[in-house]
Amino acid sequence: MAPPQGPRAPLEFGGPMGAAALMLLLPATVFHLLLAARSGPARLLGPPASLPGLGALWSPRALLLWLAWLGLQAALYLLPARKVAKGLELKDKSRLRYPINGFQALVLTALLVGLGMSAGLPLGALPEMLLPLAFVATLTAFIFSLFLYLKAQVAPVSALAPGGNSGNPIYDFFLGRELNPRICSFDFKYFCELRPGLIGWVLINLALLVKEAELRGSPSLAMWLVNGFQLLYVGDALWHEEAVLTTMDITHDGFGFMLAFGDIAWVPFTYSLQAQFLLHHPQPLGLPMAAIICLINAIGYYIFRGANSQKNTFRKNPSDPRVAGLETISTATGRQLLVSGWWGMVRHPNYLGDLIMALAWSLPCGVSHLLPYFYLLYFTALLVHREARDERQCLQKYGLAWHEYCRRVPYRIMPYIY
Ligand SMILES: NC(=O)C1=CN([C@@H]2O[C@H](COP(=O)(O)OP(=O)(O)OC[C@H]3O[C@@H](n4cnc5c(N)ncnc54)[C@H](OP(=O)(O)O)[C@@H]3O)[C@@H](O)[C@H]2O)C=CC1
Ligand SMILES: CC(C)=CCC[C@@H](C)[C@H]1CC=C2C3=C(CC[C@@]21C)[C@@]1(C)CC[C@H](O)C(C)(C)[C@@H]1CC3
Repeated sequence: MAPPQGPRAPLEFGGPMGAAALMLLLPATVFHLLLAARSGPARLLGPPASLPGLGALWSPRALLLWLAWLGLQAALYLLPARKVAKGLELKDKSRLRYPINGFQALVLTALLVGLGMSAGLPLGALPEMLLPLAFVATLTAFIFSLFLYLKAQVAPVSALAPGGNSGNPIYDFFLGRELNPRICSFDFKYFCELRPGLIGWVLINLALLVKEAELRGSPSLAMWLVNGFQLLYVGDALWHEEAVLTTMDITHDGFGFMLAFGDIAWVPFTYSLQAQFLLHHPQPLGLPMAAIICLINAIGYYIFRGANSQKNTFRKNPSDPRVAGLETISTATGRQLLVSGWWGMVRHPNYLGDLIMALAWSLPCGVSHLLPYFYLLYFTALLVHREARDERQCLQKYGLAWHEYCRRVPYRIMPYIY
């Protein structure tokens, strides 16, 4: 039976009240974290040591820089791609086309930044601008979401997302009404999910590393590790860009404030928190501990990549020799579910790998402060919630077969624990 959609779809995130609260709470959290990371006590909980005036938030230079960044990433998105991939089939039976040139955008951005730095671009000045940059990014997210909400008013019903069309403007603005808003072939959600925020995150990390070298003569080992691990994560996401086309963000969720803000403001300014913390609170890190942390990151990455690639290979071609020997369950939809390999260990092995990596990103910051562990805490909550949403959708899709899968693979994310 098809799940209820439009006004009859069950409300998520606590309905309109929850959506309104999140729209205040999420930007407030970004500013709190930015201020806490640079303050002496670096407290995750409690008020920051000092509150900046409004003047510290608004800077025309930050606005120009931000618009130039969005413009550069949009231009790189429009460059010829090595491949054009097709998304999943939509309600009207069509399949959208997406350029696969994210990794190329990362490399070209790195080249441009490298050229700029050799010509005297003061990248080390960026950390001082994080607050006004986060402010314009947040403002952009609100204005852009309003544009998306209005654009959806004239979109055909078949282009609307299953949720996000409750009729309540606050809820729909937050969740997003249209599934794949586009102007000509420019896909806003796909662009935002992987480009300005993710590449911006590694650029902010690099700027913090440069600033640390300016302040202390050379970057610390902890800063190198955080930069290296997170660059690997972003590089991996862009290298496997096509895989994002099957995530629930692209196939299920509308494009509204939640994803727009998450992609362009939340990701670059909160995911770079460990490097921000390290700039203001240098941490000693010996080689043996660094080696252990590298091993933890490598284990997390191995599970994350192994699980994601196994599922993607299987979904593309179940007879591929790399997955053909795995045990499966048949479902009424004609699709199969893996019950051995990574997907026979827990029902979301990719989340487990991602969480292990999140731990490795925080450990270089030592254990004296809770603040650098924010990502791990937030990410655990996000993935537990996401897992529950995915389970609901899979139960609707696969019915009894999903029950059978849950019986055969009883743990969700962490074997014997959850
Ligand atoms: N860093 C960050 O902030 C975030 C990172 N992520 C990461 O993004 C990645 C993608 O996550 P996400 O989009 O949530 O979902 P998943 O990649 O886990 O995909 C879930 C889907 O996989 C399919 N599936 C589930 N079980 C099986 C099985 N046993 N055999 C075959 N197919 C199965 C189902 O879809 P179907 O059957 O229709 O194919 C299900 O809906 C993860 O690695 C996650 O950690 C996610 C959110 C935030
Ligand atoms: C709190 C808040 C604002 C929530 C919005 C959630 C978003 C920040 C995340 C939802 C799913 C995401 C994914 C990635 C980044 C974070 C968001 C946008 C992702 C691009 C990170 C890199 C991974 O390899 C990925 C491509 C699998 C992943 C896709 C989901």
